[in-house]
Parts: sequence; structure tokens; C-alpha cells
Amino acid sequence: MKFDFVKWQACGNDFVLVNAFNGEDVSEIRNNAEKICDRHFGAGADGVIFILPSKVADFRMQIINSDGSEAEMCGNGIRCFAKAVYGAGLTTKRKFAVETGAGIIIPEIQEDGTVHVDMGEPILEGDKIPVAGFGNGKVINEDIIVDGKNYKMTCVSMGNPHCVVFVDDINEIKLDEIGPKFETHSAFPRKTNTEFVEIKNDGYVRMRVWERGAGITLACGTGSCATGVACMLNNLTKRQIQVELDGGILKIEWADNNHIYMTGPATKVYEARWVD
Ligand SMILES: N[C@@H](CCC[C@H](N)C(=O)O)C(=O)O
Repeated sequence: MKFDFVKWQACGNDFVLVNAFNGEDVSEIRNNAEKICDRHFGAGADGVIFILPSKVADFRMQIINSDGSEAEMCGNGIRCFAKAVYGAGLTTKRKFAVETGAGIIIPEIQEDGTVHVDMGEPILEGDKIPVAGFGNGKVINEDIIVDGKNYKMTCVSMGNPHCVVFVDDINEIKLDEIGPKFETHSAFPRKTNTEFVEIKNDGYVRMRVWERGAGITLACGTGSCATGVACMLNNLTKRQIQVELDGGILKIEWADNNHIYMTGPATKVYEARWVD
């Protein structure tokens, strides 16, 4: 397997980006995502992202988690994607449309190098909320028992599933122990990403994440959007907040048009060729 790739990171959430915009066959790369993401025997990444052509948008983005599973959307990834396609000269537009498993997402590269993204509307009920046993209604501040302990969860889909849990002290959460138990809990037939959130004030929260298919990561963009929505649904914050993650800070807004807007950085790390 030989292919060129570019390593990107956004708030420390890191990705191998592969350009297949001209219709290259990337099935072998896709099937080897777990090996490529391995931090000891591979390039090391939280996921592999493919730049693909689209019939309905300027581009299509596909994200494969580090365990080889496919996700519908990736918030940090789309900021990397936006700067990668612009930097590679695949578009001259700074604002464009990207087809994802969560619908059309619109990133816009700002003058300061950050990327402002229209992440679309959050989904609060229906079949995209993967919570069994709670009917099809909204899941806001509902009980869930995980590993014998009762937690209050709010479930938000940004195209991909998120379970947001508010805690008094985030430093007391043993993410590596409890994260996998949420991910594979029977309440979530499609598994879930889980965000633990401590409210600092009505405009600033601290969040740590256990990602479906990737485990502990330094940041999650869709998870930050879901966190913002959950904060606002529970009347804990204003509609514009900053989410402090282990790898950086994201600005999240739930606007009057019901769209979520996310703003944050994305940085190229290196270019390389995989040869094995
Ligand atoms: N880190 C991403 C989310 C990646 C996908 C997630 N693990 C899933 O399976 O849904 C982000 O920044 O949104």
C-alpha cells in the first residue's frame, strides 16, 4: 500500500487526510484505517479523512475512526478538511459546501486562519437519536445507570450521536474506565460519543470526551456542539459559549435559525508518503 497523506490536527484531535478528489480508489486505505491510526505501528491519528468528489456539494468528506468504524461527521475534521482543500488549490473559495453523513456542512476559512463552520441543526428526537428505552422523545436530563452509578444525560445528534453528562468536578471522572461503558451501553444501539461537562460560568464550560470508535481524544468538534446544545437545553448557559477541551478552545453558538456554528483552529502538521 502506497499513498500520499497530510497529517492535520485541530485542538489536538489529529487526522490523516487523503486526497481522493480525482476519483482514486481508496478502498485499501479505508480498510487499513486502524493500522494507519495506530500510534506505535502506524502514522498515529484519531481518524482517517478522505477528500472525495460530490454530486451535490463542492466536496464530500468521509471520516473513519481509529478503530476502523465510519462516523457520519467530524467537527474538528471538517476544519482540517476545509484548510486542506483550500491549501491544496482544490478550490479558490474560502466558504464552500461539504457533503457528509450528517448532510451538507458549510465551513468558512477566516482571515485569522480559524474556520467558522455552519454545522446545521441539532437533532433532538427521532430515529437519529440512538437511545433505546426512551421512546422517540427528547432525552434531556434523563437518568442512566452506568457501571452501577446513576448519571443524568442529555442526548444530542449532530448527525453522529452524543450523550452529554454534567458533572460537578471533571477531574474526578475516570474517563478511561467509564467512557467505554457509556459507549457500549445497551441504551445506545449505534454506540455513542460521551461528553463530561463542568459548567464554569454561563459562557464557559470545560469538557472531556470519550469518542465512539476512538476513545479519549483531546477534543471533539461535534461533541462541543452537542455540549453547547445540552447546556442551553438545560438552561445552564447562554446561547454562545466557549468550550475548553484538553487540546484547545472552541466557540459554539446555537443561533436563532436553529443552526449550530462552531469556530476554531486547524493546523497542518506534516506531509508524508505511506509505503509498506
Ligand atoms: N472527533 C470528531 C468526531 C469523530 C467521530 C466520532 N468518533 C463518532 O464516531 O461519531 C469531532 O471533532 O467531531
